[in-house]
Amino acid sequence: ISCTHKNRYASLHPLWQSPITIPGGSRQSPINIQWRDSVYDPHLKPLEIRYDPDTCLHMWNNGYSFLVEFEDSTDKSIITGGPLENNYRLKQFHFHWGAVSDWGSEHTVDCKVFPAELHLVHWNSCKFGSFEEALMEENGLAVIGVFLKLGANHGGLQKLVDALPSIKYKDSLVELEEFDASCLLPSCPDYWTYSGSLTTPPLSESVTWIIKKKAIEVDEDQLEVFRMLLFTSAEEDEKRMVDNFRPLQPIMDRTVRSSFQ
Ligand SMILES: COc1ccc(C[C@@]2(O)NC(=S)NC2=O)c(OC)c1
Ligand SMILES: [Zn+2]
Repeated sequence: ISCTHKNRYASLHPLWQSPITIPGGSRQSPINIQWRDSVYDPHLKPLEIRYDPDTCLHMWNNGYSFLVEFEDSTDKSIITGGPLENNYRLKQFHFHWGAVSDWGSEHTVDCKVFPAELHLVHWNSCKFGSFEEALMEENGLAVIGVFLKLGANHGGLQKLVDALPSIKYKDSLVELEEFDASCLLPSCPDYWTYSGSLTTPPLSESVTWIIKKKAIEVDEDQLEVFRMLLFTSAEEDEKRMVDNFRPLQPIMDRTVRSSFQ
């Protein structure tokens, strides 16, 4: 099964134009999750999310997405359980989205593409001393992927959307007072999990992916504000920040496990 949607790759950002393969890459992300090929694993524990809103620092435009970063010098905001052997500390979250709502997500489910995808990035604070160290190590990172679908306005996301105009340009930053990232997670505990990678260079194969089965709802106006952001800085010719997703990668010799039957 290969999912093709030529339009969605037509105007990709140079970073993603050619599905960059890394020599010897055997566990690259994103992938299509074929529901019927996923294997229920009864030993998978429920994922535990413990985020402290006070660890929220700021939000900034890094030239390929916008990210909200967290203070990660203690285990104040962590996830544990699920497929994970240790505590993983929340470092940042960011999004991927399309120029239109017909596409935008990185992962797909039975070839279904969503308008956007949220990535909550965590690092293994039991085994490593910092995010930068964990980044290059097997099982160094755990990323929760949440699909965004069109529906009702998302109240928690709106707090971030209201601040996006202030970080329109690359390298602009805005302070955030407390933000509870758990408001961006669906209430359903079900997830898929597989071993993968970062989806932009350095494409490190250090990620335990936890993809939530249920999407969260956002409205078109909120996605339109995402699309007002720029890849470019104030001095450069404006390029709208859209289609910042990597093409699907081959599943190779991997099995996707599900936490549900
Ligand atoms: C040098 O360290 C990096 C570099 C890029 C990203 C971003 C990304 O490639 N990774 C995911 S997940 N989505 C992405 O777009 C990163 O995120 C943890 C860490
Ligand atoms: Zn990402």
